[in-house]
Amino acid sequence: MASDKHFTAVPPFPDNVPVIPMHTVSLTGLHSGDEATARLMLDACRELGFFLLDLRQDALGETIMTEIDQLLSIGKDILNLPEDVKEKYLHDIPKSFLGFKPRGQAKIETNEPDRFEWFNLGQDSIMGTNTTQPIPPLVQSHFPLFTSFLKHGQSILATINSTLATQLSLPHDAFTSLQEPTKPSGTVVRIIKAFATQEEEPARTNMIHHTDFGTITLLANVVGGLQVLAPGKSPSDVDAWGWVRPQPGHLIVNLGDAMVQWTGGILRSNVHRVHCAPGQQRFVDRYSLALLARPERNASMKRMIGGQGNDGEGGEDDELTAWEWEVKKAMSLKRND
Ligand SMILES: O=C(O)CCC(=O)C(=O)O
Ligand SMILES: [Fe+2]
Repeated sequence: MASDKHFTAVPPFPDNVPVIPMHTVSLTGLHSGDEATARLMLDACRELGFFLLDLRQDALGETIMTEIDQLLSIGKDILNLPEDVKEKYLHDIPKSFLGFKPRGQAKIETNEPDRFEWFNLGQDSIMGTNTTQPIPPLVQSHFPLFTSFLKHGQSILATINSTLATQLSLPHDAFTSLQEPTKPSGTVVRIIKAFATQEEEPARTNMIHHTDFGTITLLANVVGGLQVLAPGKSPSDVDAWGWVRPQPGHLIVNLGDAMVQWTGGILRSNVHRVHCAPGQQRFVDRYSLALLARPERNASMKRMIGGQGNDGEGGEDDELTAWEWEVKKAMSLKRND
């Protein structure tokens, strides 16, 4: 999450909405190898698959916070580029998710059009592993900032990954060795704009409920809107959703389906969605920034522990590479659409 700076510029998050209980894990505690912090993070990843990461009083945490502040401002300018400019850099689904996704291209639960846009910048584009993504000049002019945010984010991810591996009695590099930032992957830096509404009580989502595909997502937002489904509950149960209150100095961290697969269901990827913002916050456009990590394209999706992956008992996903596994998942999502 950003520092206080962005928070004072928007209406406050209301006090009278249900918030999902979530553990707070300190980055400095993880860096110092504190056992209680490591265990708390493991519990969070098993129970909810979401936690808050306190960046404060940690050198890397403070550095990435200033980068997030800058990228949230720049992200706003990028997503507000003229439509005729954005059209030149549209994503090419299902071949490529890189570039702009226009508003309304996907559906929400009610079959109405979605209410968000995003721009995905590939890790491969940033690292120079693959230079085929066309980059808008405004993004190009901030490339050094995107690059340092990615490197610092990857450093945080490496700490989380190796701590989780150790807690699960796996080799410390069990997860990191399959996510080398220099190897081709579907990892992206994403900026998202969810649109304001003038409606009195919008009972509508901006982004449909989903789990993230990849390994771990680092998420920074200022305006509320993110909701997490209580484990074991149905997405159609209106009372089963809890808001995440954005907090200065904290990142929201959530696990994706690849971690579930690798750990045979021991770790959890939880369903979440972006709802129209609560209270007065619904009157402002909402910007968020995320680093969505995916395994290297050629990584094995073989489970390392546990009994059950995403595909149930059969275990056929064990034989797939990450790229094949992601294509399979995307196809099945499309069929269910
Ligand atoms: O904007 C947010 O708070 C969440 C976005 C999200 O869930 C995603 O991009 O997968
Ligand atoms: Fe997500």
